[in-house]
This record gives sequence, structure tokens and C-alpha cells, in this order.
Amino acid sequence: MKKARVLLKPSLLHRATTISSSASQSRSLSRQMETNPSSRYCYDPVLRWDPQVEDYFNKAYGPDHFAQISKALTRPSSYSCIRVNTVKTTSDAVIEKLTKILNESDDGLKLLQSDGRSSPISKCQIPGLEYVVFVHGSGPHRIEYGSGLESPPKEVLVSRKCAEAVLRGAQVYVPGVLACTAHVEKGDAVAVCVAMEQPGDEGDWSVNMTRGTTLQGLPSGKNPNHPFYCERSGLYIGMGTTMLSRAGMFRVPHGVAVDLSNRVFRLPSFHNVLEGEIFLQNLPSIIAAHALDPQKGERILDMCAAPGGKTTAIAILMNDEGEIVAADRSHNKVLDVQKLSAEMGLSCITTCKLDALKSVRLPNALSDSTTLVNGDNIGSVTNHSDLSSNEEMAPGRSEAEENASTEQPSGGDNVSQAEIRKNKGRLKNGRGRTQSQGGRAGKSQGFPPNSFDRVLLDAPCSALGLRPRLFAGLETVISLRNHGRYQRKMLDQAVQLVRVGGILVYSTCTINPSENEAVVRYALDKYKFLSLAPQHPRIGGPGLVGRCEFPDGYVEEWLKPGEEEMVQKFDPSSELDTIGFFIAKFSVGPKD
Ligand SMILES: C[S@@+](CC[C@H](N)C(=O)[O-])C[C@H]1O[C@@H](n2cnc3c(N)ncnc32)[C@H](O)[C@@H]1O
Repeated sequence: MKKARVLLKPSLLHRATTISSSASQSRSLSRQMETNPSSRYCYDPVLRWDPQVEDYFNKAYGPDHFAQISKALTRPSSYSCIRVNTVKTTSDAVIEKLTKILNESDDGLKLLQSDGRSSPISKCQIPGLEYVVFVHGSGPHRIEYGSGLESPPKEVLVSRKCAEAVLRGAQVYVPGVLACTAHVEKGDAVAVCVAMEQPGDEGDWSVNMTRGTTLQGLPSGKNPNHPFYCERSGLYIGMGTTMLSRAGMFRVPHGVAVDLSNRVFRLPSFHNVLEGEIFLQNLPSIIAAHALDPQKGERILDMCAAPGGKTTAIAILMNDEGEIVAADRSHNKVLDVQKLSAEMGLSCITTCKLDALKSVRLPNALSDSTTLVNGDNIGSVTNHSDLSSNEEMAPGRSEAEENASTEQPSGGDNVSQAEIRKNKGRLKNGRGRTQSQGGRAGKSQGFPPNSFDRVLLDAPCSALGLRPRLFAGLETVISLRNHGRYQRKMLDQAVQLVRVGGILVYSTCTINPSENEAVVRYALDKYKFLSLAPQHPRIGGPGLVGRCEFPDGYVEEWLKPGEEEMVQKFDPSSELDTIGFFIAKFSVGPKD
């Protein structure tokens, strides 16, 4: 079998010494855990950062606060947030249906109610957000893995990405399994643990493991050849029953590998449940749509729209009256927006493939900006391939959805047994396979200046606010700055497209000030006609005031006193228990 040593980043000279010290720290931590099974078989991850990034965030937030943020990022939010499609149905009807679906599921509501809550489903209490429904989960739970060091449990080791999905409620699927104890048969009880990236000697991070490796449940001290024993300490996410034998897990291409019935975090998964009626979306993303304050009949541009979470939220706030142009540079992702709009029964959304860095139509461009060309391969080329761009995905939303339903809502009607059965299955089965409808996304040549009433720039970012996150070591201070550079270029375009008197909203799902406060500073300093506008509702915290001087002499300016209360910064460690997110709203004054 091929050994997959996934090298995650080229060596960075300046990181080598600090990383080897973090490697030795981790070894000594692991040695402690070897001697104590209760600290070994638990979930207590420590988020790994590049040391310079950690220094930067420590300066920005203070060490104690950043430690809390870092810890919060390793846990999922304690609730799932559901936006109800009020064009099709009501919160009450959705609550009724979800209650029935969860009540009839094996591991949904019953588990949640064991925590003593009267009902785990509730309507959001923020005025104007009654169409948002919360389904509360529980955790972290202490799991009895049933073994001491002398008789360790059988184990299944999954990839970090798989583990992050599982912590949000997904099942353990075959492709996510990397290794397994010997002699595992279908129906065996297994502990599921995470394969985390480890620091290499050359400043790289990798999961140095062959898929199909046989795990041993004993400390490496007793048997030095046992792979990844120490590294799994404190990284156990639950106990379940294998659906396949060990051989089957590494033979079949897909399917559920482990039915994880006893989880550290219990959150129902809502993949494809009540399609078209609900959308699983993080609360700050919903607030970003409100901050834009879209009005019926307006023309709105969503510059980085896919998969369409905020686009559809904006359309619903406009009662589907007006025009929203949803652009994204990825053709396939534009198709995802089309599918989602159709599924939600929204008609005010048009889509196009457009590079946000080229959104303003040049004066000599041939076609009209609103003509969407159904051409093949008229791909826009970005010159920023060196700048990575991660994306926020609402947890649990499949990237492409099944065919859209055009059926009208059943409103508050009773839920049929067939509907419950269908959705119950989806609740368990999780993310469906990406299915393309084979459609086409027209390519736009861009738009003339001042052609929109409002523009949303929900920028691609480092995504350092998304949770749960088990590893953050890949971002360096340089890559964090580069994200900010990329975003400033997009903002330069956005500013031109909003008409005088219009609104521009800028948002990211990161805790990185280079992509948040520093971008706002840039915008306010460069464009004197921009001013920060109040946001409603405002439930996030204040932004960071001040500046940061880096060891290499680079200086980053953040907000000025008085500006901090005008933005919304969602702190993952705060009581709201959301992802890390940032929203700034600008009014556009006369541009002369
Ligand atoms: C944060 S996600 C957007 C999430 C989306 N607004 C939502 O709420 O569902 C960022 C998106 O930016 C897109 N993107 C990245 N670079 C882009 C560019 N240069 N032009 C347009 N879109 C871009 C990515 O394809 C990705 O879909």
C-alpha cells in the first residue's frame, strides 16, 4: 500500500527551532498521558498554531483571552442554527416537523432531552430573527471507553477533517478512516480517535501514516514500533460499533465505517433534512445579511456568493422582490448557488461566474454587464494563486444539492410519516454525494461603477473562526497578511460598484485582525467617502482598537477609538457560542 506522507507546507527556516520545541513539549505531554489512561482516553485537544501567529494573536487578544478562543475553536457550538425559509414555511411548522423527526430518530432528541432541557428546539429571541431556530446539543460528555492500559479498546483512527465533521454530528465514513486495530470485525465496539498533523524536523506538518496501518493499543514504551500511540492521547471523540470489518473499511470506497452512538458532543446532523424549507447557517452569517439591510426592489451584488447561504438569506429578507446578482469565481460553485435558490423557491437571484478582483467593468468591455454569457471555458484567471482562500461552509450543508423542488410549502400541515421517514434517514446519513445538474453558469464581464444599491463582500479568508477546528498550524503571519491584501483588492472593487448613498458590508469568518480591523482601517483611510454605519441587530462584540508592530518592522493599524462599537466581532469563546466572525458596514457618501 502506498505511504501517503502529506507534506503540508514547504519548510520555513524561521519556524524550525520553535516547532521542534513544540514537538518535544508534545512528546513529554504524551509520556504523561501514557501513564494515565483517564487522561489518554478523553477529548482534550490543544490547537497547534505557528508560534509567530500565536504571538501575534496573544498581543491582539491578550494571552488568557486568546487561550480561551483557541480552546473554544476545538469544540463545536453547543447548538445548530437553522434559518427557516419564510417564503415557503414558518418557524412553528419547522419546529413541529423537526420535533417529530428527532423524536423518531434513534440518537437525536432523546439524547438531548437526557440533559434535562424541556425542549432542545427553540426560536431565536432576537427581535426580527424569530425565523431562526436553534436545536441545542450537548457535550462534552465523558465517555467510558471501558479499558485500562492492560486491555485497551479496539480503535479506529480517522483523519482530522473527518473528525471535525463527526464533532458536528456526521457519521464516520469509510474514506475518513486511516488506520484500525488488528482483528476488528463488523459489530465490534471501537474507540474513535483523530490523526493530527505532527511537526516534522524540517518545519513541515504531516500525517505520516499509510492508510490501512494497524494500530496497537499499547504504549510505544512497551513496543517502540507501534505507530501513533502517543499522538492519539486526548484525541478520542467517541465510542461506536463498526459497520464493516477492518478489511472492509480499507476495501470499500464509501459507506459508514463506524456507527458512533456514544459521542463526546451530541448534535443532530441536519444534512438534507427539510430541503428547501430550512438552511443550516451560523448565526453571524444570518446577522451579516441583516446588517446589509436589503430593501424590496433593490439591486444587490453578492460578490463571493457560493454556496449561497447569505444570498438566499438576503433574498428572503427582500421577500424575493428585487434583484440579487450572486457572483463567484468558481463555475461549479455558481451552480450550487443556482440549485440552492431553486430549492428554496427564490426567483430574485441571478448568478454569474465573476472574479471579484475584476468586478468593475472596464470602459472598453464589449458586452453589457448584465448579459450573462453561456460560454464554455471563458474562465477568469486569477493572479493570486499564491494566496489561499478558504471558505466558510455552513456546517452540514452539502456543496451541491439534489434537484430543486418546486412544490409549494405545506405550511403548518401535519407531517406525513413518509416525510418523517425520509428526513430521519437523512438525519443519520449525513452529507449526500455532490451531484451536478450539468448546468451552466454565465460569465459576467463585470459591472459599471455605481450600479448597485448594496454590495456584500463576504470575502474568502483564513477561516480561523470556523469550529470545530483541530489544527491551525499552516497559517503563518505572512499568509495571514496575504489574505488581508487579497481582501483589500476585492474591497477596492466593491467600493466602486456601490452607488452614492448605498451600503457596503464586509464580512469574514476569521479571528485574524489582519483580515478584519486592518481591512476596515484601510478602507476608511483610503476612501474618505466611506463611513462606518450602525448595524441592526448588533449582538457581536467590539472590534480591536490600536495597532500591532511585528518583529520584521511591519506595522498593522486597526480601529481608532470610537470605531470599535460600530463593527461586530463574534468571539467563539463568548456566551453566544458562535463561530469567529467579523462584520463591518459602510455607508457610501458622495465620491468626488
Ligand atoms: C466565504 S465563502 C462565501 C460564502 C457565501 N457568501 C455564503 O454565505 O454561502 C468565499 C467564496 O469566495 C469565492 N472566491 C474566492 N476568490 C474569489 C474571487 N477572486 N472572486 C470571486 N469569488 C471568489 C470562493 O469560491 C467562495 O465560494
